[in-house]
Amino acid sequence: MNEQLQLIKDSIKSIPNYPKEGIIFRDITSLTEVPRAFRATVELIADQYRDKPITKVIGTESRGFIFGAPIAIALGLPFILVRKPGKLPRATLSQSYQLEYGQDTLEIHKDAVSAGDKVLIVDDLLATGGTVEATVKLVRRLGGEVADAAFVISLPELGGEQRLRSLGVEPFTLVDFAGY
Ligand SMILES: O=P(O)(O)OC[C@H]1O[C@H](OP(=O)(O)OP(=O)(O)O)[C@H](O)[C@@H]1O
Ligand SMILES: Nc1ncnc2[nH]cnc12
Repeated sequence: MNEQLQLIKDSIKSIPNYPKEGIIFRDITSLTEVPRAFRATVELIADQYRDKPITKVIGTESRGFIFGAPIAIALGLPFILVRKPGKLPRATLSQSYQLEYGQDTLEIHKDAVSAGDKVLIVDDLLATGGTVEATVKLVRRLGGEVADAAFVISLPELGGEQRLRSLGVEPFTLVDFAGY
């Protein structure tokens, strides 16, 4: 692993049994507190897409905003917010998705994506892939194309990478962590 990726990985604190027993929480707040690591994270992801025909960057609430917004600025592209229900003021499209127990919903402004858009989805972490699947569906329902999906962290044992591939999207991730 190169020096920048090692710095990023070392900056992410692991909190056992949070938010519940058996989960190891991979905490990106300890990464954003290290300016060199935060900058490297944004640059490494942005560099991956500089020469690609992306038209918009989407970030998913809330941790996706922290990385998606500076990546959109670095690429000189519009930044689109996918939010939890009831937070967006204009006409929205909603997509429900399955959590471990129960359901959740994400929303996007109907006029935020349209036919011809090639979208990069950014989030901090890929676990089961439920959040990114709902975001992919929102983009496609508006006629846009999902060009790629980028994550700071992947937890490969939770199946999100496979789930995303089954939707025809290849995940780009910086660091992997074993376990839940
Ligand atoms: O791959 P998945 O199983 O869907 O899990 C990953 C999602 O879970 C976390 O968000 P969370 O819903 O906890 O919201 P937050 O960003 O507001 O903390 C994380 O930021 C990802 O968006
Ligand atoms: N283990 C984990 N750490 C941090 N955020 C998460 N979101 C889903 N699983 C997570």
